[in-house]
Amino acid sequence: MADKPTKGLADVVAASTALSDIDGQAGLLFYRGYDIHDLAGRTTFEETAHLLQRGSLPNGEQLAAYGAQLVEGRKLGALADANIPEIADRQAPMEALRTLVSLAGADDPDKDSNSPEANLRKAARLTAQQPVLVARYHAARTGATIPEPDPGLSVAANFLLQITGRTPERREVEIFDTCLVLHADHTMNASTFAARVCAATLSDMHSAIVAAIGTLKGPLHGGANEQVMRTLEALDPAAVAQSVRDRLAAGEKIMGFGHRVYKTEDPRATHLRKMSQELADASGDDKFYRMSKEMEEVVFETKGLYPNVDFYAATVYHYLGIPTDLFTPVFSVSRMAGWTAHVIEQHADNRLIRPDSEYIGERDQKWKPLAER
Ligand SMILES: CC(=O)SCCNC(=O)CCNC(=O)[C@H](O)C(C)(C)COP(=O)(O)OP(=O)(O)OC[C@H]1O[C@@H](n2cnc3c(N)ncnc32)[C@H](O)[C@@H]1OP(=O)(O)O
Ligand SMILES: O=C([O-])CC(=O)C(=O)O
Repeated sequence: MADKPTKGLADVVAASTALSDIDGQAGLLFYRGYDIHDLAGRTTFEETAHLLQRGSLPNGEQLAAYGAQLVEGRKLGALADANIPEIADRQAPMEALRTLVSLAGADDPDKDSNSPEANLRKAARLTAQQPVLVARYHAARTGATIPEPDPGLSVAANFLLQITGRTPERREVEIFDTCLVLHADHTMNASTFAARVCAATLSDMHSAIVAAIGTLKGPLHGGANEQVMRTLEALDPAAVAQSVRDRLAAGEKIMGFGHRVYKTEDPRATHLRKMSQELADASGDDKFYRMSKEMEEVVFETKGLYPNVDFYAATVYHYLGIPTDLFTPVFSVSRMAGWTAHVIEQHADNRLIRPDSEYIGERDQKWKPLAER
């Protein structure tokens, strides 16, 4: 007889990892032992992806070699490239990304190998290609002509260039790069767990990433950042507090608040709040930042809940000129660093992930032929 399940696997330790660690009581997050507060604003997304996928913060030579691999990896394969227009016509952004990454798997020169070397190459290609896929998808649906990826630009700068069509300001690039670093990995979150379950059957890297993208999409996980912006846009700025109280009283969840692990401030939200305020001030229209602050106060007073990573990410992306329905794809661009590292880690010390279940259905049913049912 199986034990009672823990609903939602809360507090169940499902894997060992050397990639990231959280102290939910103290509000701390570490990537391979580095405090997120030391990395944010000081380490680039490329360095962070190297840290996660390859085990160390790179020296200059290693960073140049990894950077060259990313620049090379931005080139799309023929199948993904050819299908972007039709997918852009028929699928919403996260669905499209799931399909396009699957097609990129068919294009990948290492598609038939799960070797550690092939996985490292695939991880770099996926990290490099995904932002280009998002930008090309957006261009296809809007009819815009976008600049080719610029080999001299970082992942963050290139993405902003391709999405907005203008050369981003230095500070905008720094802020977006910090967002990518902040979202890069987060222990056994739902999408990472999905990736590891898939990888543990000895399936391939692209299959695991497709599972992760489908899991990130939901509004209880990465999809919350888009919902935060939709909530801000729907609220009357003069009645934020009352509307939020009414929604909470009606039992509604307010997207961007609460967390399974953090019982205090999410350390990533501390940085995102500051960057949201900075961009709001610079934009000359701080309406959405002020509304966010008011929501934060009311949700805390009423429910004792803190904002999670998705809450202030929404206004940061908004002020950077990123379309609202691309917020979750942006999360995916960043989390690719962590997902791919988890697949590599899972394959390096694998055992099939297959938990038990508690049976709650009928027993002792008596079979009858069709005519008697
Ligand atoms: C990148 C990320 O994935 S961060 C999370 C992004 N998701 C969101 O922002 C969606 C909104 N938040 C939530 O739904 C939840 O807080 C989750 C999914 C993040 C965590 O879920 P769980 O750990 O399963 O907590 P659960 O949903 O059971 O909530 C516990 C209690 O707090 C309440 N609660 C939790 N989050 C919220 C919220 N955002 N708004 C209102 N109430 C909330 C629940 O209603 C529940 O109350 P009850 O005990 O009276 O029924
Ligand atoms: O850890 C979680 O459950 C969700 C989260 O914050 C993340 O994936 O960044």
